Amino acid sequence: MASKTQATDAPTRSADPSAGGAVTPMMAQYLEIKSRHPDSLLFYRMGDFYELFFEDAVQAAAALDIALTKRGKHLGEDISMCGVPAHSHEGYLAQLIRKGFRVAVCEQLEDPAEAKKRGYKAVVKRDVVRLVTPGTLTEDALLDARRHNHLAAYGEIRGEGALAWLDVSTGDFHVADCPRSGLGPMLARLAPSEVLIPETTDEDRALEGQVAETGAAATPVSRAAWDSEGARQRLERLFGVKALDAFGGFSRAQLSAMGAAIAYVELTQRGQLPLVKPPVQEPAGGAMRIDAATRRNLELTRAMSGGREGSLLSAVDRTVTAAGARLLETRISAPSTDRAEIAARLDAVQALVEDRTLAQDLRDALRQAPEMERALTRLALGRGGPRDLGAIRDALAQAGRLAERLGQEELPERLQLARQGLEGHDELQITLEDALVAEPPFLIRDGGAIAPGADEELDEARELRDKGRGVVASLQAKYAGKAGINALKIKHNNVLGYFIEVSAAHADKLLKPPHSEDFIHRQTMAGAVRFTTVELSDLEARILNAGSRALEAEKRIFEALREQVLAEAPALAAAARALAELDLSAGFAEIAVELDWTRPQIEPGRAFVIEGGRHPVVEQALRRQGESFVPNDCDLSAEGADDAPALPVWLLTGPNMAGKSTYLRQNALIAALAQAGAYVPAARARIGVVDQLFSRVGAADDLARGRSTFMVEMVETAAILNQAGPGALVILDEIGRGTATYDGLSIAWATLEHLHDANRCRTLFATHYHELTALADRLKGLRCATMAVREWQGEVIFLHEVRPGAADRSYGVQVARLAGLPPSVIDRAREVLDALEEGDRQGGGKARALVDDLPLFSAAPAPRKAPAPAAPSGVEARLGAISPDEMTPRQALDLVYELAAMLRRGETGG
Ligand SMILES: Nc1ncnc2c1ncn2[C@@H]1O[C@H](COP(=O)(O)OP(=O)(O)OP(=O)(O)O)[C@@H](O)[C@H]1O
Repeated sequence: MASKTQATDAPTRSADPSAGGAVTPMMAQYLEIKSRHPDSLLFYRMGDFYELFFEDAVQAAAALDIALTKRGKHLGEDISMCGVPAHSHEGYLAQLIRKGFRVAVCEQLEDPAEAKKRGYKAVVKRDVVRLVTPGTLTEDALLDARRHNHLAAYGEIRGEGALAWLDVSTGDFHVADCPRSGLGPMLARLAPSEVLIPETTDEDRALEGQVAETGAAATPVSRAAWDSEGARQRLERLFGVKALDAFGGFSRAQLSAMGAAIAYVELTQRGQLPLVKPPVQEPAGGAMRIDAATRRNLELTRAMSGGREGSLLSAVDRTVTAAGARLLETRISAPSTDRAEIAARLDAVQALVEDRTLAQDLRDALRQAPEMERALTRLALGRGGPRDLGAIRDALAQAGRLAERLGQEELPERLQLARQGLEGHDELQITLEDALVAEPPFLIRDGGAIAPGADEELDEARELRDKGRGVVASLQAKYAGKAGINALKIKHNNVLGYFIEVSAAHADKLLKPPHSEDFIHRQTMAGAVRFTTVELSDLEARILNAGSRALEAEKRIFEALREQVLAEAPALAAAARALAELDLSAGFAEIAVELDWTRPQIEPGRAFVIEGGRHPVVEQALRRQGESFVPNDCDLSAEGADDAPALPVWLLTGPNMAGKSTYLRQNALIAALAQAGAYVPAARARIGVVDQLFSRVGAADDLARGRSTFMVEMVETAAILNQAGPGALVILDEIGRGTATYDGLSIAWATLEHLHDANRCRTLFATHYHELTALADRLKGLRCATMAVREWQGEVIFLHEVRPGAADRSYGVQVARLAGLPPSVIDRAREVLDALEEGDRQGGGKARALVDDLPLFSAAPAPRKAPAPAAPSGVEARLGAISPDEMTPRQALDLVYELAAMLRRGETGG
């Protein structure tokens, strides 16, 4: 473990907050501010540090692995303290937020010199300027550039629920109706980092629990913030409109949720509001419904391991901008159910698949377009710097290029819309181009952001300042000559300003006439003595003045530019959106060409016909290893009379490792990709809009929630059987695996019947229970398919081909051998299997008897060949069929005669 490090890389650190036993004025101020923020760690600004005290310090020191110290006393007790340097506090903030803390940032609101004017004991004015919470971050350092950071708010009015979600860092704002039962899937889709819920009494903890399950921080917000009328007014004020109708008709629950979100942002940003875009209302059923378990199973945006790597999202991501990547995640998380919308997206992709030069030109320009949305937000919040203006300048330059390039083409609607968003920013772009240097600094106070020639006053001040430096140098040369001391230097520090320094050996010369008339002694150090002159002081004043005048001028120009940019915020947001849309379309086109994907046909009705389908993630993984993926078809379309179509349920059997799970998933992923607006890995795809996607593929123990594998499996299966409607696509893999064979088989059996008869939706059902194939005789929609394998010299070879029919055996033992189980175990398993199969053929308790009879140690120590199973003799078969306990003595005697007769007839071998 890393050793404890005190975060002390800043120069000065202020004195003790408290001296002695009495409460000092500073401590009184601290305690007062802290009392208003009991739930947050208080970052209390003292000079170059943010200090934390008492319990805050203990928690932060542990979380950040920095040293915990003690300073002064409060009411007789030591005060615990730790601190982080102000200039590098962002990294520490990020760590604390990631660990679930909230932080109140308390700044000095005046210069300490101002406070001193009020008296020796006066305390510098301080107050909290911002609450940092997971859902309200804006700094690049604290955010993942390629992911949205959602703050969600869940409001309920008279039993109706609504969810609002806002990305404070980009201003994207959405709302949708959402009953409580739909909250889990919605949160799973949005993956918000913080969810606001109404503060409740102790009895109602259900909502908090539901949020916690998704891994987001649940923040209870006082009831007052949820009032729908207050919310309406707040929103009207925010958007500067008399009525919200222009943005849509919102229900009271929707208003409540949106209002609470905005109130919370106002609270945490202390009145500095980010640029919130007008709310977009998501129609009910506008997006494919996908619950949390299905998302996990299909690894839509996160792999099982928790990271992005290995997910569908990362496999299909060819975007080159952060905003494009965020849009991609939004689309993959919520594939559309609106055919016109999907078609419009696909038209844009198709245009770029067909015109590769255009696509490459777009991507080249996009690569040079920096992030604009988050830069805008920081500028709006007063947290932006020259670099943010530079980002907007550069992005607009590319927007201009792109608009021009797109102007030469016949374009589908989406690309035309994008072009319109990109046009008309020339004036602002030129203003920024002229005003800023090529690589502007991060902070305006660092100076050097504004280009020479942009402003007369600035140029003048700069000239004097820079000339001043030259004058200092020539003054130094003059003094060195005059005093005859070559080593004489003019230096600068924050305490003395400019001063003349000579070594102690030379000092005497200057302390005596005639030099002592010009050189005024200021300070004697070990080994050096410092002087000044009237001339130097004058020069210093002039230089200093020029420097600060230049900086003031830069600030003034920066402010003016900032205002100009913010005045055009809506148009800039549209341009940012257009860039993201182009990036996404070009990215989808790129992967379609690269991997030979095809445009899916999205139809009315419930077709699901995939020809030559592949798994988008597995295919790429195999490719990297130089192997190829075997494409497979799938047809789940309805058949039969129009009024009572039989929806086929595919029952897929096949050995382990044959590719069942891969096949199941690939069909679900193709549906999700198609409706997200992408091309799909198939030769042809016809899909009737899927409005719900369910997948239950292999269960993992959920010990944290106290549920066993089997329980998780059953809960998820129940959700599917209860919810899947006619437009659903259901993928079930090995239902019932987690329990005893017969229980599992019965549950799988009944589940299959329910899906076929009641849910009547497109279903793919993979199972190990070959017995289920018998249902094909009775369920008219059931079609059996199997993964083809070939046996060769006792080895099993997987062909990865889906074919009609049922698997004859499992090949589990062969697969176990491939996995490297010791040969002795494999041989023994084969014996047991043979015996069990034998017993099965003979029925009843025979199997058990046979297993018990197997010589236990025959397999060890040396591996041996399994004996060929002998067919049962007639006598043995007869014996296997009896149960002695149920026989009368008379029947037993009859049996003995019967067996003896059989032996005489020679029925001893098979
Ligand atoms: N169509 C295919 N073409 C090529 N390789 C494939 C194909 N499908 C699957 N595979 C390979 O086979 C491996 C096993 O596939 P999968 O996990 O889908 O098998 P399974 O039948 O579900 O096995 P189990 O029953 O043990 O879960 C995969 O990791 C993949 O590398």
